[in-house]
Amino acid sequence: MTHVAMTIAGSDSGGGAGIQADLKTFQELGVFGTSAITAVTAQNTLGVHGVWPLGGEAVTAQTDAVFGDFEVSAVKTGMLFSAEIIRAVARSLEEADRPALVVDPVMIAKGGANLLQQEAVDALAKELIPLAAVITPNIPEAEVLTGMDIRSESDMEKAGRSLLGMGARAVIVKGGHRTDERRASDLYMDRDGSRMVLSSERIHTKDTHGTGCTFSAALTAFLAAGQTLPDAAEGAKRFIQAAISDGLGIGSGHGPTNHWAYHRIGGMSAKGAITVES
Ligand SMILES: Nc1ncnc2c1ncn2[C@@H]1O[C@H](COP(=O)(O)OP(=O)(O)OP(=O)(O)O)[C@@H](O)[C@H]1O
Ligand SMILES: Cc1ncc(COP(=O)(O)O)c(N)n1
Repeated sequence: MTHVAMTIAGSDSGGGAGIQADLKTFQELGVFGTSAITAVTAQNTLGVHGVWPLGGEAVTAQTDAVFGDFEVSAVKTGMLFSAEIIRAVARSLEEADRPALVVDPVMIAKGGANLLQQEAVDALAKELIPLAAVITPNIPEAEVLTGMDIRSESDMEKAGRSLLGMGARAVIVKGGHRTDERRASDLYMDRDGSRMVLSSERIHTKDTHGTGCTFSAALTAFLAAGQTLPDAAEGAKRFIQAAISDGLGIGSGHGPTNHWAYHRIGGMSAKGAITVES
């Protein structure tokens, strides 16, 4: 059976993040990838050189075309840029046949470029997050959404609880930005009371462009293929660990991760690098 997944996100001309990272990840994980582009970015490993958002109507036309023809099992959102696009996406998801929704609340690119307008944060919180099966903020995004300072694992847990209160069924607070920690640890929490810490050795590399997109795309692909949320979260952590650990060394800035690595290294050897604690 062919499983169909969809990404609603921005285009990264450099190919390491956004729509391009998502489709590469879907392909590697054996699900058929479809997309709705929200914005075009002129981007490479050195930064974002320009952003051209689409209007809500153009985004709705893409989601209507895909939902009107395919049975989409899981959808992820990435860069949404404006409140107008967020509202268009929320409306089309409400009308669709309830695909599992992964919301990666992308706000700021590594080099500092704004990928979400300040005034759109409220629409993201009120209109999209309540529809999500899982949201995957990094620490700065979780801080913006909750208004909390996050420094420790217990802060991540408090923020996670506050994010669950915003209506998502589960949350993964990603710990990639806690660079003073020896391990890269992400906290998974859901409304049924499950909690786990997905942890891996922290790899010392500058090539981490698109880690967040790739992680959430892998999560979406595993959900599209029918895995449970906790299993999909663990699979996504294995996928990103392999992708970071086997870097490609391309571009002169923050290079992309290696979307081939999970299968090249083999899912099983990536397995040893991950620990899961409840
Ligand atoms: N240096 C690293 N070594 C191992 N895993 C990492 C590293 N950096 C990030 N990760 C993992 O990558 C995934 C994405 O986390 P991160 O917090 O970096 O997301 P993000 O901020 O959305 O991505 P980006 O920094 O690219 O915008 C998480 O599973 C995190 O643990
Ligand atoms: C089009 C686009 N979308 C998202 C990101 C953030 O990337 P990430 O947080 O995965 O590094 C990006 N740089 N460009």
